[in-house]
Amino acid sequence: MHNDHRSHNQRRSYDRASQGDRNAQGGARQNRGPRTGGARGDRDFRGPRKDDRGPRKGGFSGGPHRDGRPGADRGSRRDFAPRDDRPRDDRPQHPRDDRRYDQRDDRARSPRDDRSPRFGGGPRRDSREASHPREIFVDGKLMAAPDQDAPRGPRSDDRGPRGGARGPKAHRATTARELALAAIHQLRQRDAFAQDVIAKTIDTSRISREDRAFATRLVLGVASTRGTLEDIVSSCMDSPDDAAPAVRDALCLSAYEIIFLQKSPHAAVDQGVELVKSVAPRAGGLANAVLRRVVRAKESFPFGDPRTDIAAYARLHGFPVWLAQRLLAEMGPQGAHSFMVASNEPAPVYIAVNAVKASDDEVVSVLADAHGEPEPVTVAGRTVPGCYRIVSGVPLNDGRVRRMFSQGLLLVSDATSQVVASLVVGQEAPQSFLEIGAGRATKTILDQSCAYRRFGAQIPDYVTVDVHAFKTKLLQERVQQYGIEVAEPLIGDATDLTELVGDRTFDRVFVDSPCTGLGTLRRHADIRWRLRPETIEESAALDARLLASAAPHVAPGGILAYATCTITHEENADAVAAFLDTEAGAAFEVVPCDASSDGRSPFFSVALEPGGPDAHFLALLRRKF
Ligand SMILES: C[S@@+](CC[C@H](N)C(=O)[O-])C[C@H]1O[C@@H](n2cnc3c(N)ncnc32)[C@H](O)[C@@H]1O
Repeated sequence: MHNDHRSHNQRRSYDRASQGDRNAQGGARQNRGPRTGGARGDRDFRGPRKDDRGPRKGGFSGGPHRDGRPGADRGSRRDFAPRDDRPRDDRPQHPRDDRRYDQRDDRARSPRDDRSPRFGGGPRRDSREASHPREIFVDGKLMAAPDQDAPRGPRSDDRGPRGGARGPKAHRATTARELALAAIHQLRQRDAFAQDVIAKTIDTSRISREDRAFATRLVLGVASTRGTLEDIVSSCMDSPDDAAPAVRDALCLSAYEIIFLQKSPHAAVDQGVELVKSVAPRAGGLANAVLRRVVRAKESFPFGDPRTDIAAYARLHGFPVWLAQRLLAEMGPQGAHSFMVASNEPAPVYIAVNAVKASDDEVVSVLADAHGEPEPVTVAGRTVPGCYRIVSGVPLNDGRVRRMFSQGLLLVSDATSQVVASLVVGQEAPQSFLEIGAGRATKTILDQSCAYRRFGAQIPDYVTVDVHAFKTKLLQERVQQYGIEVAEPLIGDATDLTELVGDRTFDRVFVDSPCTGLGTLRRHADIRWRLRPETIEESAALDARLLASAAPHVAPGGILAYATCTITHEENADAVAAFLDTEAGAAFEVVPCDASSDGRSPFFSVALEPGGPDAHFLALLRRKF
């Protein structure tokens, strides 16, 4: 999509540029929420200026200012992060926990009056609210299986996007775009996870595989770059506050095609106008004017020199400025570039065969028959047993594949997670195992499947802990579905493990850290706009408490395993070093992970690169005495 323009002295330039950028924030619009229409949401939008003179100059952060300077840091805005409108103290304490699970699950448990004033929707719903009998887990999240979310009936109004093509259309937007718009609209309205919504609206549709892939790309792309798109679209409207949410979503989708997918301007504008008409039939002319300005804005995108201007660099990749800065500091220009490009690409789909219930041959043959094109997977130079990349996406429309999921023969799980599970289980059969932060049991299943594959039996005394009761309930349902043995599923705060397990010790204690999850940005498209710089420190502080609490429960000679799916040094190597420096940590020594990716570090870590699996980190520490 673009070249890495960074020169050797670019880091210094970025520092200067970002300082200038911070200064610039004092002036122009900043820290505003997205223009969702609010009370005016039932108007299509007031529309662009009468003329067609390109994006508005100044007055917004994403587009070119009058003097050509880039705008403010989208990352510091409130647009997406504070969808959680609870008072600060009521929010979940743990960042990754908050991001990936808690909001949704707390919602699922709460009365259905939990509304987001920002987005003004009705009661929130998630996939678990559906009454469908068959559900599958993807990366530990429950999703409706195909056929369960049949296309909805005709809409009763013209404001929300359609969920698919039904009946004669009053516009010519393609069905893939219509579906993508419906999904994007749901993301906004329900504050839902992109993958969950995609599973329900796109994966279950009857459009072609190519169209499904395109619609998915649009949804994840818009969710990932939303802050940047919102700025650009606003810059091209005279009264951005007046745009109805559905119109704004359609404009952002088209802006994504124009700016990030490099679609031909004519086709993108034409389809964008049709898309806007699909939700606001009278707004076609106005949409045409706005999108033509977006096309003109693209000529100067990213509104600054990305070699010297960190805001332009961040914008180029659709990242908040603070995060782009962090990535540069963390992994250098090449690594950050690779990470950002990979984060904007669709994630590969990997499955794990559950050895407790099925053989690889059995699963692979059904997937191959269903045209899933399963391929064995290599991570850090080693084949991952039971792990397959599904080149064409999981063929969920095939009844046999669905049955394999519902019977617990396989699960969707990132390849690096599978390697982590394999390393945590180790080469000598543990008799007792404590998993801290067991969540919805993905690692539990992977660990026990690995033990069964390696030792011919599951780990007998496998205890899980999670702070959330609803996750533990799901864990119990899921381990039953997958035939996994869990001796005790405990609910409680693992920063005080003695309260939960007394003075018991285990052969292996596994802390699956509730980290910031930056290594999984592709699958959790909107994380980057939700996280805050301070979240990283908060996460590292929690890790320190979890490790300190876990240490006395490792049997002498046993292993304390610490894993994250993030890339910050605070949460990874520094967290381990800080722990080893403590009194409890002094009893431990680092054991090199066999699959250490670079041959030098004793830790296992995989960087996020285009076409590869997610980024994970693992440290193995042996208790010496
Ligand atoms: C990375 S997720 C775990 C994913 C899970 N192991 C899996 O594979 O499905 C981290 C988990 O830690 C849990 N958690 C966060 N803080 C905790 C605490 N203080 N005590 C116990 N669990 C906690 C969260 O609820 C979340 O499920």
